[in-house]
Amino acid sequence: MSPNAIVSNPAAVQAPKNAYVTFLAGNGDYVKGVVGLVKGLRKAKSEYPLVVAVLPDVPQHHRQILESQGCIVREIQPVHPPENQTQFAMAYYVINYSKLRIWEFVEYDRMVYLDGDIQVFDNIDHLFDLPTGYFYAVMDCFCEKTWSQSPQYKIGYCQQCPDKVQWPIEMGSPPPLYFNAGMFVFEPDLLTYSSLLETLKVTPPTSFAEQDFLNMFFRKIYKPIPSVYNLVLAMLWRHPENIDVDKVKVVHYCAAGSKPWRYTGKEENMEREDIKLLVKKWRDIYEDESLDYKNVVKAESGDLVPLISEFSKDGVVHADLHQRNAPSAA
Ligand SMILES: O=c1ccn([C@@H]2O[C@H](COP(=O)(O)OP(=O)(O)O)[C@@H](O)[C@H]2O)c(=O)[nH]1
Ligand SMILES: OC[C@H]1O[C@H](O[C@@H]2[C@@H](O)[C@H](O)[C@@H](O)[C@H](O)[C@@H]2O)[C@H](O)[C@@H](O)[C@H]1O
Ligand SMILES: [Mn+2]
Repeated sequence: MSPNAIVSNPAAVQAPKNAYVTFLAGNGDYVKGVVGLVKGLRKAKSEYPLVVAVLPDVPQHHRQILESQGCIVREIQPVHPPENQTQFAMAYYVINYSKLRIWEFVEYDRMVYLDGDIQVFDNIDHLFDLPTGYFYAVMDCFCEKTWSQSPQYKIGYCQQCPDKVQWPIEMGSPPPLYFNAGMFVFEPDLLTYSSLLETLKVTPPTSFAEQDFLNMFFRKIYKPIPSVYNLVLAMLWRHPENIDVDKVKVVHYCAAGSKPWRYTGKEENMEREDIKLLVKKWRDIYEDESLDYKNVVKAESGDLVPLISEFSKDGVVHADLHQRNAPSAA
């Protein structure tokens, strides 16, 4: 719609502004996950950008790599749960409370959040057309030992197969449907954002940190969407009857040892053929230079030079800035 159409017809409604968003912390190798993700979205011909919410500890060089791959890099400040109570959450997950900052990105009407260890193999832009006013995400599984402290795990109950082990009457009503917070469809909003942060101040952390918190906060408007939009890998060996791998659009490499950029195949379940195939699918995209947005980065001199990023043994991106026939400034 041409801009003057809006002037001449004030009632004209602007198309909603949509974007994918992910979260990056630290100076480690998750930046590879985000590079893989943006290239996967490009291969799936998504029409929306990928915003990367970076904590201050993400180094400039990693931000440059992401920008050279067409990402929109936004710095956020960390979010800490109530002081001196973080021992209740698994230490590894406390960092994830900072994901809550993305509700502040109100320049967008709708966003799809994706963890950096997720890959999108088919176009999912249609998720932006889901009815507004709800929180959409895929149901999680309680069967991995990461859940061993939970009442569900202790009695062998999982929402993926609620009839297998019935929730005992003496334990009250079964837990409400619970989503995996590695992928969700949401609407950035400042009132929601301030309510999230205010509620967090009085909410003691629990095992799965921000995932538990988001499930509690959005429990009234949570709507499950099919697992094809977030295949939590453990489903392959825990609930294969619920999965049709050929129909899967989004894969979440959250099982221990499954991060494709540092996969060794040594951990439990990692020697499975379906896991090896999914890791290869991720790597094929990551290494496909035809999917690079601009394979150039700014060298210290300020010139744009080709970026040659390669898998390295130590699991960190080595961007060797070769002065090969440097392209004209892009
Ligand atoms: O050192 C880290 C740990 C986590 N993350 C981000 O936080 C998300 C959630 O962590 P993770 O995916 O490891 O949790 P899981 O889904 O495996 O439980 C990651 O996908 C990244 O986007 C990160 O950038 N650096
Ligand atoms: O901070 C809590 C995290 O909780 C979730 O990961 C879990 C969950 O999937 C469990 O069901 C698995 O057993 C476990 O391996 C995995 O780490 C989200 O993927 C992640 O983004 C983040 O919110
Ligand atoms: Mn994840």
